[in-house]
Amino acid sequence: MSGSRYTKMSSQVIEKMENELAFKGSCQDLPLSSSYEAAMEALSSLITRQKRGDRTPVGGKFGKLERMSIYLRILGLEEKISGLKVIHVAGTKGKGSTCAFCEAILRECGFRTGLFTSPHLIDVSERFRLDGLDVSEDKFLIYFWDCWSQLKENVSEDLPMPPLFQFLTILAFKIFISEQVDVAIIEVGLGGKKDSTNVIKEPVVCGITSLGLDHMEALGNTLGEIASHKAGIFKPQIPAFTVPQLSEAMDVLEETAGGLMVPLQVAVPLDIQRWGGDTLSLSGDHQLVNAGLAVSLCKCWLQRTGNWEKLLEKKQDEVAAGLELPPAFVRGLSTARLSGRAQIVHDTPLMFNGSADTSENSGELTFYLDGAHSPESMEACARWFSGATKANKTSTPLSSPPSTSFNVLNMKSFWGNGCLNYENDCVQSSNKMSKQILLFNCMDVRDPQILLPRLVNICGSSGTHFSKALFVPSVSTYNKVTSGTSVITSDIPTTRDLSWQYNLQRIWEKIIHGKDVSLDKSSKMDSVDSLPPHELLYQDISHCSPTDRNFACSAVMPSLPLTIKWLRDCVKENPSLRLQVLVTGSLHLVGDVLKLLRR
Ligand SMILES: Nc1ncnc2c1ncn2[C@@H]1O[C@H](COP(=O)(O)OP(=O)(O)OP(=O)(O)O)[C@@H](O)[C@H]1O
Repeated sequence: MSGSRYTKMSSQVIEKMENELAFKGSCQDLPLSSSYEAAMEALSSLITRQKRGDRTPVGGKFGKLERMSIYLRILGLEEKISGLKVIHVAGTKGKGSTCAFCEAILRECGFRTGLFTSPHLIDVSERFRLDGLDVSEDKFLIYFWDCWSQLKENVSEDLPMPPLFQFLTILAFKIFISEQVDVAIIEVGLGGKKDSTNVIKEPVVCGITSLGLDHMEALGNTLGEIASHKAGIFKPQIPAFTVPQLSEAMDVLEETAGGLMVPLQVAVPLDIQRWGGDTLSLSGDHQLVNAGLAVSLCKCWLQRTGNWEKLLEKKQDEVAAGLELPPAFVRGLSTARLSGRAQIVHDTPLMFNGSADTSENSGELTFYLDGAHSPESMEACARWFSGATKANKTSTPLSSPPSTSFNVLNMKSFWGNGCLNYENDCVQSSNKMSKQILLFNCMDVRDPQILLPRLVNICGSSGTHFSKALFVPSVSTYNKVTSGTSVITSDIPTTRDLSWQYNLQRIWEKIIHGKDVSLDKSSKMDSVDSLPPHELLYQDISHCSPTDRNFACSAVMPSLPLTIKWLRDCVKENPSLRLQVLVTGSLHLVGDVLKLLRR
């Protein structure tokens, strides 16, 4: 097998290089207005914000999927989509991770992969991956303006330009078709039945990840209703896989599958003792569930496309008997990446010459980033953070980036028997005092009264207590698509409304103290000058109890750049301090922090 595979790959590589060159040539002809910033402006104009509960169609007389078909027809893509060999994934939690695992596995199997995920954290190009890499700016611009101008020429009152997500979905199809990917892995945006991606008529296989209560304003108030939306991606007789679900959800999935003669199977979570690799590249117990689903989806995809047999050449008997995963699967599961999900970034202070200061002159600052924003994911995030801070070991500094844009720490697994030894090693190897800090924001459509207690309880039950919770507004806004290179300034608009952050703070203090508390001055921000003093972090406030009365375990921070600076100053001032900062509640916040940490 390997001989033919490598011949195939090397000719693919040459072809790819030729294509890249052809692209560079054609991009020189682009008008100035076709710059990346102009594309971001154009995308921003597609953002439609509907009031909560407003179900009126966004525009035009056609239904959403009907419009999607019309747009695709205009672009000459409607027929071609049926040529894509799609893995279509819906679910409440774990879609992005499952898709990332699938992509890495099938790429390791030697296929040209296309991956469409949402949302993006820093730059919109993250949503479109070709062969594991974000689409290049050149390619993005070519395909973007091609779709944009053709659609613009054809819009009318009855057929307005598509809203943002619909346009991005169309663009994904355009890119994957033009780039002739072998497999297109497509993550549903919201729900399933009515999602823009559901124009896919005949995927190779469908997946439904863990179901929970999220986006209820659009999908309904019960797990059953939500499951019904997600099962809307099932297609007659096309195999589907899901993960273990609560019976209320599973019953609906089974019923829908039955009606469409869909063979629906439950994928077993990956057995960490037996999977044949060292660590999964995406951390957290919940990733075992996502990885198990990805394995089933990829195996099914390989079988249905006539490629499974070729993989069995090595270790044939064990793999065939289901005792072992093919080596390419193990490699994929060990290397898949997805920013902002259980990601650890070690922030190394810079010296005057700009190089990383790895001496003992400064304390340690490590960011633990996870964009959890639903109750279930907050629990998963809390479990991961508690385990990861205990297993904390030196990670690679962000100032010396590896081949990918971000620095994902390949942590030793904190599951299984290796865990204790690893923890002990760490404790002995460091004489720094560890403090856990929470950096939190969430959208006002989320319920912090549900999210924050889950975080505190799960962390607390494993002995992790936050010394301080910082509530901060996100920088990015929902009415603008910005490029990854756009600059985040530290300026604070004088008009910034921090009432949501004060609300979060009040809820936090109530959870910690068990009752309403009146907050003292150090936790109120009247201006930048009233940033809390650094010493607040050194005080032992990790066990705030009801008897601590007015002792604020939290602060509202006026801006994110200032918060990062404040944290950096804290560790600079105190070399014996190790700050472990959990950033969560919003993927926007996580993206903003990642952007700021790149310096
Ligand atoms: N199987 C799971 N069960 C519970 N929580 C999970 C699971 N998988 C991921 N999570 C949590 O959800 C967050 C988002 O993960 P991921 O991007 O894989 O899911 P998603 O379905 O694409 O979510 P989103 O819709 O928020 O983008 C993770 O950071 C983690 O906190």
